[in-house]
Amino acid sequence: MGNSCTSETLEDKEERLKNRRIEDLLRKHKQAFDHEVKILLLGAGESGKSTVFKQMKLLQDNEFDHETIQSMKEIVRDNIVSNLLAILRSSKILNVKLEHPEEAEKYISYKIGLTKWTQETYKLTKMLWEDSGVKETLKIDDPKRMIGDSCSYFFDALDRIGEKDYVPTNEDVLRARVRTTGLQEARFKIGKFEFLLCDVGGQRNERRKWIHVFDNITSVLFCTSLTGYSEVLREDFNTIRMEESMNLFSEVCRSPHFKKASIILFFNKFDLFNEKIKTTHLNTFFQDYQGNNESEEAITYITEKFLNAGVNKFKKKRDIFSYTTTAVDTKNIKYIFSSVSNTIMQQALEGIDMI
Ligand SMILES: Nc1nc2c(ncn2[C@@H]2O[C@H](COP(=O)(O)OP(=O)(O)OP(=O)(O)O)[C@@H](O)[C@H]2O)c(=O)[nH]1
Ligand SMILES: [Mg+2]
Repeated sequence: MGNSCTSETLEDKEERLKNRRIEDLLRKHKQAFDHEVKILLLGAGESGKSTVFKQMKLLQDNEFDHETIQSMKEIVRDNIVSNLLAILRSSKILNVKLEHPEEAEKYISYKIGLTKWTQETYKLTKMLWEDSGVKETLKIDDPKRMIGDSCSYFFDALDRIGEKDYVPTNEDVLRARVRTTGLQEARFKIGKFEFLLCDVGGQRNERRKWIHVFDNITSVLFCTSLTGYSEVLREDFNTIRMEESMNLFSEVCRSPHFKKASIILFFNKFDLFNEKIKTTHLNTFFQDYQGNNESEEAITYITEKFLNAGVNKFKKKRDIFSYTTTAVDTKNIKYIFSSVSNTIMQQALEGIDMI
């Protein structure tokens, strides 16, 4: 009766057929495919690796463990203080007039990580967040201002977060920013497949540790932040984040360690990019971009740049599977990962000469 009696889309159908093909192959070659599927999350600092890692844990267990939630309480409040400090310092540099300059001076003396969250901290934070000068400063796009991606989200929830018996929600945990140092690992299952997911720190000084996790990698999941086109690195104000990410991606694709690994590329922070591109033109930072201030055209250009950078050591283009993602959105990551896991398995099977 044709397509009218089913709601299955063409993409769903392709995915289902791909799934079945992999299952048939796995059944047929059960013995041969006995090694662990190891996925390594790579990418520069703040590209979203740990957020993807947290999502996978959440999707596996349906909730974060008590210890994680408790530890996030202080981290979320610390994120709020450090974001407001960054805005206040920026307003000074940009000469933006504040309604509460004395309170701002007091706030600037706060030490991130050492400031105990009291009723006074909450009141001062709220007063300054509502200051028209703070709002004006936020509107000015300054590549050197280190304001976290979750700044507006946390400030919008300030009353809830300020309460004495505040307990972080799942979304708060996903939005909290903690720089990764060292390595975190988690095992999880998608359908019939078992995966080991490894998360490492992406800032320059952390990358020296990457070599320790390079053995037997089935797949590299490389995260890059779409909003990085107009931001400089925290560790080097002279380098644009997207340029750094592209160079890093090129190194990863050329590395002999990942010769056999499949390469998955996440163009992350799509939600923020979609907003940013309307006011901050890509052409200001990438002068060869001739397109409009519009996300689809801009992403096509960025994708092309990354795919061109993704060559092996013989300068031959590698097969790269790219996705546009919003890592803080659980539904989005769940959807994307079911497709990613199939791609990874298919590539792994091809790698052991089965397809
Ligand atoms: N709005 C939004 N925020 C995101 C997205 N992905 C990540 N973030 C936020 O960006 C910040 C940095 O993300 P992380 O996952 O810690 O980045 P990372 O790559 O692990 O960084 P390092 O550990 O320093 O290498 C966190 O506050 C996340 O909540 C996204 O798609 N959208
Ligand atoms: Mg991290």
